[in-house]
Amino acid sequence: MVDHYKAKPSKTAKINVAATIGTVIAAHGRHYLVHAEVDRKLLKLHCVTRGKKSDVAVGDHVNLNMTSANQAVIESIAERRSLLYRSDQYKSKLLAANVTQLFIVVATEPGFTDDLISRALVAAEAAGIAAHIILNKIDIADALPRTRERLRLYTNLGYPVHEVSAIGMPEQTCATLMPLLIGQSTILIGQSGMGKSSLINLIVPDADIATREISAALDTGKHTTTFTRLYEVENPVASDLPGTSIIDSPGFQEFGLYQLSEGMLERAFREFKPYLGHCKFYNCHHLTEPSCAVLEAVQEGKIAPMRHQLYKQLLHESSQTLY
Ligand SMILES: Nc1nc2c(ncn2[C@@H]2O[C@H](COP(=O)(O)OP(=O)(O)OP(=O)(O)O)[C@@H](O)[C@H]2O)c(=O)[nH]1
Ligand SMILES: [Zn+2]
Repeated sequence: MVDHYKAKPSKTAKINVAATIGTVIAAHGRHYLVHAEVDRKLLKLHCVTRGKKSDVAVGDHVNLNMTSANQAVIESIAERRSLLYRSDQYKSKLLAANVTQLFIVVATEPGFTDDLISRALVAAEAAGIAAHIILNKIDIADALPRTRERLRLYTNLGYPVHEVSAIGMPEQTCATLMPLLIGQSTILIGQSGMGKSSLINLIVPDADIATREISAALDTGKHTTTFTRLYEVENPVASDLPGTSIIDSPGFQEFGLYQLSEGMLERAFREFKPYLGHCKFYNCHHLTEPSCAVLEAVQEGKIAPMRHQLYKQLLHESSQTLY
């Protein structure tokens, strides 16, 4: 999804202010921390937008005007290559911009829910980005066969599943994940306890320090774990590759999809694709209609009932939005 927004040039802007560009690495209310190169030095600038606009997302590339040595105003946002939202019944908020792929972290233990995996996959499809499932804690051998079996549904849909163990096999885990991450902007999401923090600490060794710096700069206080943040990882291979960034987002539960329209939803279930356009009614909702190609595929076992059930639930949710 591509969005474009340009702030009006401010009449009050000083003529000699230094203009620069940067990447938004954290957002807290209408305050943003932006990583920018100023006089060949990488700085973290505390930024605000003009007026009441707050449609800036972590990962946005922004044009800035410096107002002091470590402060700037966001003047405009560069065109986005993707945009992820989190939404509920009442509002839709930007979650992250310019993400190229989504990693869903699950584990052998504790248990994960298919509902949350499928919601994340739908969000990725709707945003036009790739999705990978990272199965962590494979060192817990007893639970591994059962977990693999549960994930087969997603492998069959064509989503890659990568097996790792952040604590049990850190080196192999890095060797598995780094080639997937290089040159990409990856958002990690996962239910609590799956090991997302352990994985991030492995990939970004100074993640904790960076997070403390960000929360101090934005004065987020006790909300340190509830804001989305972006870590820029140095490319170990070649500096001319596009940058590598990792985005850590809070709770999976907040991955509401209320903003998706019916048309977007049916296309976000990739296994529905062969059947779309083959229903008796051209405006079929694939719910209870006669001669519905999607429902027939569910009956024939070609579409997992659990996925169709989630489609129905998401369709219901999208009809409940109050904005
Ligand atoms: N056995 C095993 N335990 C792991 C592994 N990775 C993480 N853990 C443990 O799983 C627990 C949860 O790990 P975290 O990294 O805190 O998980 P999280 O997903 O960030 O969870 P929240 O902080 O609740 O969001 C911790 O006790 C970790 O030590 C692994 O590869 N194997
Ligand atoms: Zn149908």
